[in-house]
Amino acid sequence: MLLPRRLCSLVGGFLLLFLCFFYVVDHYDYQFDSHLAVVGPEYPIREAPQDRPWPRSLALTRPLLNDTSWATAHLDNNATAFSEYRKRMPCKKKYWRCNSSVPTDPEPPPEVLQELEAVGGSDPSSSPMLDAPLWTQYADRGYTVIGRNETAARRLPHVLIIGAKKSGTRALLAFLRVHPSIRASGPEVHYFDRFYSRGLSWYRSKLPLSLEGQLTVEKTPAYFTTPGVPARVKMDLPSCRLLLVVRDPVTRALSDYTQSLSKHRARRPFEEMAFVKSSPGLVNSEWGPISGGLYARHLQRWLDHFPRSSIHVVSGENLIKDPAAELCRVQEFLGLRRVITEKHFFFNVTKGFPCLVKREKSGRPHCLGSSKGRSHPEVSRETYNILRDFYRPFNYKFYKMVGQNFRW
Ligand SMILES: Nc1ncnc2c1ncn2[C@@H]1O[C@H](COP(=O)(O)OS(=O)(=O)O)[C@@H](OP(=O)(O)O)[C@H]1O
Repeated sequence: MLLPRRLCSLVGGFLLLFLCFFYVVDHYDYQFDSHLAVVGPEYPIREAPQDRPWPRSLALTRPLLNDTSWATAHLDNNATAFSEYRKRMPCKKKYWRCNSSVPTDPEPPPEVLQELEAVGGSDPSSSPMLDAPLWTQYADRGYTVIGRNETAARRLPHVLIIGAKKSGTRALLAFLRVHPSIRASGPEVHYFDRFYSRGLSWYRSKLPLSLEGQLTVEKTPAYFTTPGVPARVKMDLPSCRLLLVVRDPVTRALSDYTQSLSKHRARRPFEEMAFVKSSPGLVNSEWGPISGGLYARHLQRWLDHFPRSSIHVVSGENLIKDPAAELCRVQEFLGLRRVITEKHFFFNVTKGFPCLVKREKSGRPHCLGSSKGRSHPEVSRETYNILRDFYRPFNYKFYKMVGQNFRW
């Protein structure tokens, strides 16, 4: 008798828990309150019919007012901009569906109205679609392209940031994403080094949606140092353009080691790992943080498969000192209009690094996270000098290969 009673209370308890969960999950959700307006140089702001088609339109969107509302602008070639204001409104749910009886706020607040008016303030007729100089104005105001008349698709990368690890690859990607013609995957995909057996359709599924004319960028710094990757990339993405960020290999080694420390992979002191145990002063070139900085060796593997002209080298030091100048060269290499300029950056003194004035999605200032810009463990001057001497011949070889002296 004891067992069934226990069983009953157990089942009853589970049932009660499930009902509570269902009540909470099913109770509240959000719906959007939409407000469509036609604005344009010759139009005052006014209501537009919701079912109006937007021929050859370009849709842009940006969050407003702490991300609870959005402005979407549909620009067409007839000097008209249609703006939609969408607000996230809480609504009561009944069995997974929103109950629309929750009162909504039909009018956008005045500051949003102003924003909508500003959308139509310039003349979209002056130039067609994305190539329009006008587009820059929208990009500068934090708008992102969400659609054109073409279909968005997941396209294989046109550009790969191949490395080098701990040289500023994340910063380069974050900065490039500001460009409206760039679409990039967030996390590192590791297709060519770890997951190649999963096939191209798997790879494609990890890449973002993009429109025709936009460039898809993927960054996995391990590609640079993994043998076999250049041949795979050549086979699958033969006309891909490659971006390589490099930084003083000694600093890079310390940065790499610091990352290992943070992941508890390396607990022994740097010096113990960097030198061959039996011969103090002899650099252990097999150790990852050291071998990762032998740029000439790794680059040669890429040059066996790709012409020099398809590889652009970015200075990691300069990416910190003058990000706009580096981004200018990258945009030129990728054949993009120069959208990313000085005005997109500010120097955050606390972080000690340049940050973005506006992130591509939220339109808010954005610095890289705390895993970027860590302080490195101190090493003795002697260790530093030994490493410097060790890298010197490799560095010179690298300068020759790329035609650029980085003065490390
Ligand atoms: N703007 C900005 N903000 C923060 N950090 C910046 C920036 N520009 C370059 N860096 C340098 O980037 C280093 C990390 O390099 P990666 O992004 O290539 O690292 S990773 O390989 O993806 O883990 C990181 O190395 P650490 O300083 O060792 O953390 C930074 O020095």
